[in-house]
Amino acid sequence: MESVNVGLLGVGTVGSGVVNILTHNADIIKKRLGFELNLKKVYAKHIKDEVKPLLEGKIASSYEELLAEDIDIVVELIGGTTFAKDFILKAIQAKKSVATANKALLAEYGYEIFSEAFNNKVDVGYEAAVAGGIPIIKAIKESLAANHIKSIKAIVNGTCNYILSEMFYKEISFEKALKDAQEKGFAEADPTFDIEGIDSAHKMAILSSISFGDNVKAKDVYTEGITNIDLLDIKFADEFGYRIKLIGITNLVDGKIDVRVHPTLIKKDDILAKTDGEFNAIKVKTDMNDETIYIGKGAGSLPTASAVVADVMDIARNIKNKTNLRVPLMAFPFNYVKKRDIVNIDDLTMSYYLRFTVKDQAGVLSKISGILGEYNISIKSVVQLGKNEEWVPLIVFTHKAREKDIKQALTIIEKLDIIKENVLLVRVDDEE
Ligand SMILES: NC(=O)C1=CN([C@@H]2O[C@H](COP(=O)(O)OP(=O)(O)OC[C@H]3O[C@@H](n4cnc5c(N)ncnc54)[C@H](OP(=O)(O)O)[C@@H]3O)[C@@H](O)[C@H]2O)C=CC1
Ligand SMILES: N[C@@H](CC=O)C(=O)O
Repeated sequence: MESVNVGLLGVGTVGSGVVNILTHNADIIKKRLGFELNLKKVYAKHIKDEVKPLLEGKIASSYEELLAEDIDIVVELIGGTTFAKDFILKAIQAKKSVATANKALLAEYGYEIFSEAFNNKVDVGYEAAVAGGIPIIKAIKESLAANHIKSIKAIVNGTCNYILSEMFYKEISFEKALKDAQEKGFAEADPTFDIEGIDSAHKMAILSSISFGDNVKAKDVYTEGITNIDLLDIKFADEFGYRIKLIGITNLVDGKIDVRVHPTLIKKDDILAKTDGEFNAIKVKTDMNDETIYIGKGAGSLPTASAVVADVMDIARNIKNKTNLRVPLMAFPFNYVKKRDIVNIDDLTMSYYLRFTVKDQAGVLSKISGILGEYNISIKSVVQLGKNEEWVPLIVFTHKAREKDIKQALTIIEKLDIIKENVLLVRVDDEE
C-alpha cells in the first residue's frame, strides 16, 4: 500500500522528537497503520545536530516545499501565532491536514483554523497542545463523548510543576529550577508564558472549549503565575498539610464558565499534589463516568512528539480510508460560537493563604484580623515567623470568604504602615 507523505515545519525540541519517533518506530507505525508514514520534507531555521543524519535528502530550502502536491499531512512545530497561523491556513487551503502542538495559536485562532479546516474537508490534530504526552483531547472528545463534563482540575504546565517540585525537594532557587527546565526543553521559547501562567491559560481555554462546546479564549481565563511563590510559602504549605501547585480549573457555575489558572494549596493526599516534576495531571468529572484522572509527562521532546505522531497516524488513517470522517479529530472543535458568559473570580468563595510582611511589634495581628473581620473574613490559623527583626512574615489561613471581600480588605491592610509590601494571596483547594 502506498505511503502517506508528511512535511514537518520546525525541528526544535518537539520536531526532533517527531523525527526520532518516525525513524525509530517506523516498523510498529507501519504495522499498525498497514502502510508507511513517510517523512518526506522538513523545513526549519535550525535543525538539531542529533537528528541531522536522519534527515538526509529531506531538508527543504523553503517552507513552500511542504505545501507541494505530494505532501498529505503537514506538522507545524515552530510555535507562535503569526507565521505559524499563516502557514497552517495556507496548508489547509492547499487541502492538507495538519497536526500541531501550538496551544497559543489554537487558544487565540482556533475558531478560524477549525472553520477553515471544516470548509476544506481536512483534519487538524492538536493532541500535543494540551498536557504533552497525555491523551487528554482524545479522552474528552472520544472516550467521554457520552458524558456532560462537569469540571476539570489540572496541572497542565510541566515547567511550573518542575520548578515548584525542584524548589520543594531540593530547596533550590526559582531561577535555577527555571534554567534546568529550559535546558531540558520543557519551557516555551519565551518562558514568561510558562511562569506567568499564560501557557496554562492557553491549555485551559482549549480544554474548556472542548468540554463545554463553547469558544473560550485565553483572554477569558483568569490567570496568575508562580513568580511570587517563595520557598517560604512552599515550606509553610507543607507544614499545614498542603503542596503548592499551579492549577487550572474549569467548570460551569450557574450556566457561566468558570475558567482560571492560579497557584493553589492542594492537600498532600490529593493526586494533583503528588504529581511532580514535568508530569501533568488532569482530573475530569462527568455526569455518567464520575471522575477519571490522567497523568503523564506534560512536556519534553519524546512525550510531546508521541502525541503529535499519534495524531498524524489518525489523520493518515482517515486519508487512506477516504472516509473524510473528520469525526475523531474534528468532533467538538472550536466551531462553536461563544454562548456563555465567563464567571468573574471576584464573585467566587474560597479559602485563602495570606502572607503578610509585618512590623515585629505587638498589636499587628489584632489590627489585621480586625480589618478582615469587617469584611466577614475569619481566620482559621495564624503563624508569625522570626523574632527581633524589623520585618517578619505573618501567615494567615482564612475560612471561606468571597474573593471580592478579601481583595477589598487587603487593599486597606496594605496601606497600613505596619505592612511592608503587597500581601501574597494563594487560594486553598478545600474540596472534600
Ligand atoms: N517543548 C515542549 O515540551 C512542548 C512544546 N509544545 C509546543 O510545540 C511547539 C514547538 O515547541 P518546541 O519544539 O519546544 O520549540 P523549539 O523552540 O525547541 O523549536 C521550534 C523550532 O522552530 C524554529 N522556527 C521558529 N520559527 C520558524 C520559522 N518561521 N521557520 C522555520 N523554523 C522556525 C525554531 O528556530 P529558532 O530557534 O532559530 O527560532 C526552532 O528550531 C510550540 O508551539 C510549543 O508551544 C507543546 C507541548 C510541549
Ligand atoms: N512549556 C510547556 C510545554 C508543553 O506544553 C510546559 O512546560 O508544559
